[in-house]
Amino acid sequence: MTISVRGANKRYGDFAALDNVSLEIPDGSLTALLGPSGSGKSTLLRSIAGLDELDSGVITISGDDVTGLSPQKRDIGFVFQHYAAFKHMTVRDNVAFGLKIRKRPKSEITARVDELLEVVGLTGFQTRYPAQLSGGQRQRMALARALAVDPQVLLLDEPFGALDAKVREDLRRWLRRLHDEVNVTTVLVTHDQAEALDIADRIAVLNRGRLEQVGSPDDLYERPANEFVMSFLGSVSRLNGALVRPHDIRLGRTPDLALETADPASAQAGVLKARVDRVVRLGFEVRVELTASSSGESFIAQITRGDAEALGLREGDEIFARVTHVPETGLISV
Ligand SMILES: Nc1ncnc2c1ncn2[C@@H]1O[C@H](COP(=O)(O)OP(=O)(O)OP(=O)(O)O)[C@@H](O)[C@H]1O
Repeated sequence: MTISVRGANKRYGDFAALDNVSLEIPDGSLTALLGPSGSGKSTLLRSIAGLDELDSGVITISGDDVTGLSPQKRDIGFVFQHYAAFKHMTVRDNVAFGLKIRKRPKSEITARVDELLEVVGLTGFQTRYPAQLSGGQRQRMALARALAVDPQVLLLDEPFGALDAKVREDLRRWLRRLHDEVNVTTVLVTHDQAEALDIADRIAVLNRGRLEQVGSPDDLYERPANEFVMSFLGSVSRLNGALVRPHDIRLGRTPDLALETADPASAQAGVLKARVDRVVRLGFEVRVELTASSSGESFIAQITRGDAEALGLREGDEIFARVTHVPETGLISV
């Protein structure tokens, strides 16, 4: 079901939580709403759900205007970060809840709940209570509950926010696979760019209530609309009039650093002399913090451990750096 938001505005007093936001969410997509804290992600999601009322603007689902409809009439499954499970109910009863209030036949409920528990990997947990589950298992139960009533749309507000990094990563991979199986149009709120790049097929970047850019992860990475989008997707340094990512810098002991790509931006940045301020090992990679000798600009390069060892980098060393790639929009006036 395609979701369309047109001209959405929402103010709290003088403050614009949503400032003329228009966005198409394609049928069957997994779209991430990405932005810093307070950028309006949850407000947009809650407006799609019907939990917040817009001051102006129109929301349609599959062409039908749902702007004035209550959440119950929108046919939406919703999962929040701090999921409120019914503590006194078993996993089975939690998942069956929506079907029971819709008065579906018992046999249908049992079959559907079993099927969903299998999908979310909780077969065998039917008779447990929420307190007897891990955080990740509880979130999967929440997803099964949201999916039980066959919603047209699944809305997830930081569903893995409270979990530790490893579980988060496992769950998002799992969610991606689940989405590919059930194909329900899904909108996920996150402030974590790695999470958005990892699982979404479309990302909408919000900043101060405005939509900065919407596109595929590749679009955003290769053709960021502006400096905000580029720096929100990962760390960026300003160097010789360009915005440069740490992986797009090559380091060497001599200035004859070959340039493989011919994009004009990287040519403009050229080869420069720099001082090594710090060398930080990050697992398989090494982050090198540098200062350009001529301009005094600080920048960061991220290189492999092998390259770092071959170069024998030490703090205080004078070395050479070459920018190998700058996205089209990464050129700035100095
Ligand atoms: N009920 C409210 N009353 C007043 N201001 C509100 C209300 N709800 C949200 N806001 C404000 O609107 C802005 C957008 O909030 P929203 O929750 O949409 O942001 P968010 O991008 O989801 O942030 P976070 O990642 O921190 O949850 C924030 O500055 C918030 O303080």
